Amino acid sequence: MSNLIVHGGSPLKGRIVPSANKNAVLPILCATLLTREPVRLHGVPEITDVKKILEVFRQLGSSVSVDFGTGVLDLHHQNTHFDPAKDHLPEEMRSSIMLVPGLMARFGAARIEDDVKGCTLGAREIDPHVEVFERFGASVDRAADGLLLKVDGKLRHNDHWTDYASVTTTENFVLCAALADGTSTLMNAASEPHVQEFCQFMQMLGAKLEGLGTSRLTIHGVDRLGGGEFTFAEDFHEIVTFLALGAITGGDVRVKNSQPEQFPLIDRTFAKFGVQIVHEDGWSRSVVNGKLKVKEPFTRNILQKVEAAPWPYLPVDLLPIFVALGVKAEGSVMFWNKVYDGAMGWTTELSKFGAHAFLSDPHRMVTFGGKPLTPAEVESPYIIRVAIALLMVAASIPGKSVIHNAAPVRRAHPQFAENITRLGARVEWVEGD
Ligand SMILES: CC(=O)N[C@H]1[C@@H](OP(=O)(O)OP(=O)(O)OC[C@H]2O[C@@H](n3ccc(=O)[nH]c3=O)[C@H](O)[C@@H]2O)O[C@H](CO)[C@@H](O)[C@@H]1O
Ligand SMILES: C=C(OP(=O)(O)O)C(=O)O
Repeated sequence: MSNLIVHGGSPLKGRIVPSANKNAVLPILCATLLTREPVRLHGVPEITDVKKILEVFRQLGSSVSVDFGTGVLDLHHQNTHFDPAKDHLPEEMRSSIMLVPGLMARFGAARIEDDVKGCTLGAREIDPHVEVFERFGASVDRAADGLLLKVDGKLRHNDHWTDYASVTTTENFVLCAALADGTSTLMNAASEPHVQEFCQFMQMLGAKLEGLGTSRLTIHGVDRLGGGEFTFAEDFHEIVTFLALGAITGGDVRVKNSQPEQFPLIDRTFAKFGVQIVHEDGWSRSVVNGKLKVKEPFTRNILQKVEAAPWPYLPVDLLPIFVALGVKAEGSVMFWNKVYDGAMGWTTELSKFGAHAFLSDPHRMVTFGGKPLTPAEVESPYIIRVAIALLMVAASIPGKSVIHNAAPVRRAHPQFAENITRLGARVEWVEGD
């Protein structure tokens, strides 16, 4: 088990350049399977999920050359082979399911492993994915350790309207449609910044895609996709994490941010905790005047609230970061995760720090912030951003805390401990129980 030891109480200060967004990098890596031309990617982060996908590519005979020091990755799926009976896909990561379209388009077969659930946030449905694959002409059979998919000839174009705006289902629809035999449309498409970045990459490969960033995507299938070069944008999750770490430790952190136009709602959410975000010359910083304090609503009989849902709402993956601010800031806040039914069950861990957080129902938590906090040993669930949130709270409390089972951090945030150490944090990884 990987544990993070945190000696908290030091204000984090300095400048930092965030990495690429895992949730943009992974669908893009999966998309490269659709082309036989070379692809060069810049800014590829050294994270567990990326390494797992690259390992699969190597096993399938693709050419993979990566230098995590420079962030340059060269991929060439020329001599790639796939046997659904022998070749397994990565587990414990959601994006494994986005390897399916490339494999189906190329080999007429693919598999979905039993565990493609990723973070333990509640139900992570696969039915919307299966439905998409079936609409494109796949037959789906249950095997002992997963699902087997088969398709004869080209994928069949279709029009689809999903039950809800799912990030990876939208990406899978686009991946299937890119090489399908006609024009496909998707209604209720997700439009998160990482979905948009993925769609830009698809356009770079030569996909004919319209409606980028909207809830209606139209894709005209083409016979083949090309190669090319692509540079990843900065990850908004990392930007928010570093800004929040600056604010919660009473420091002064400046984060490179080339897309502040994505931030108005995020900035307003920070302001609810007394944190002002300033965007200047391609950098963002968090400013706290005095103490963290919850902004009281004018409406009677309600609490200040933070609601997370599919974009353009506040992204659910940012919610734990704001919960950490909620237990520090004086006042009460209700957090509402409109997407997941199992993402809030870590109030027990917060209480080990002396924090007061109440789980109202599977979707809602209330923090009563500003209580005196003491260092603690806590256990992170298998949820990347919760491990980060527990670390944030620990970093704000003088003394030694331990975050057990913090390895999920490595799924999304490269060199995280090293990066925040450079900002003045005292934190180290220890392997143990
Ligand atoms: C690899 C990747 O990109 N993972 C992200 C992706 O996962 P992923 O694509 O798996 O998430 P989905 O958008 O499909 O949503 C996950 C679950 O939430 C529920 N649901 C979702 C939307 C909705 O409007 N109503 C609803 O009920 C469904 O049960 C669904 O199974 O998007 C999630 C939501 O932003 C993020 O937490 C994950 O980090
Ligand atoms: C929940 C996340 O990832 P995954 O969907 O891969 O579990 C995340 O990136 O926060």
